[in-house]
Amino acid sequence: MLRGWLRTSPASALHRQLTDGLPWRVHRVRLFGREIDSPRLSCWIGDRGTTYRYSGVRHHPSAWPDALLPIRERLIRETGVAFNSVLANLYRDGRDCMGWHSDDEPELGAQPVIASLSLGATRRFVLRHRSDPMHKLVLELPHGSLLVMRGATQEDYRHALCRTAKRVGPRINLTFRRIMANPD
Ligand SMILES: O=C(O)CCC(=O)C(=O)O
Ligand SMILES: [Fe+2]
Repeated sequence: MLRGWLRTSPASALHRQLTDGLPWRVHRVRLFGREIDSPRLSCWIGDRGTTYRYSGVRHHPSAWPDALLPIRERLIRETGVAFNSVLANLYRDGRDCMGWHSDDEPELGAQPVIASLSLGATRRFVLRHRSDPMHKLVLELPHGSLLVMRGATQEDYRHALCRTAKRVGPRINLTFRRIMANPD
């Protein structure tokens, strides 16, 4: 995890721009065969054709906001991965969270690289090995930090963004992804 990948003031400006500027929605997710509202707001952004099926529901992408273009360019330069999409999540307070999952949808291909930028309140992110749950990594992801998941991370680990009873402000997380193939 890279602390201060974005300095405080550009990170705060981006947090504000995205809070006001993205078409945030409550996405429906499928859980044990039932469709429920996910406990957060989300927005799927991408190049044309990057339709993404997430928790069984298909999402067509919104266009890239100008504020994200230089971030995407920098990430492509630094990782060598041609990211073509980003899932933005807005955790309004400590009750908003994301349950255990892997980012292993087939359209991401084998061993995807996922670059996760955090803005706003520091929240706890946990990675837990699938076959050895004692093997886990607990990270507090601060404002402006970047976490890059690569290699067998999605195959071997699941991850979650924990709920907290603490009073925390809003947090935005951007997970940059590369969609390899259209599911259509
Ligand atoms: O909010 C986070 O840090 C994690 C988000 C995540 O795991 C995802 O979008 O797939
Ligand atoms: Fe994830």
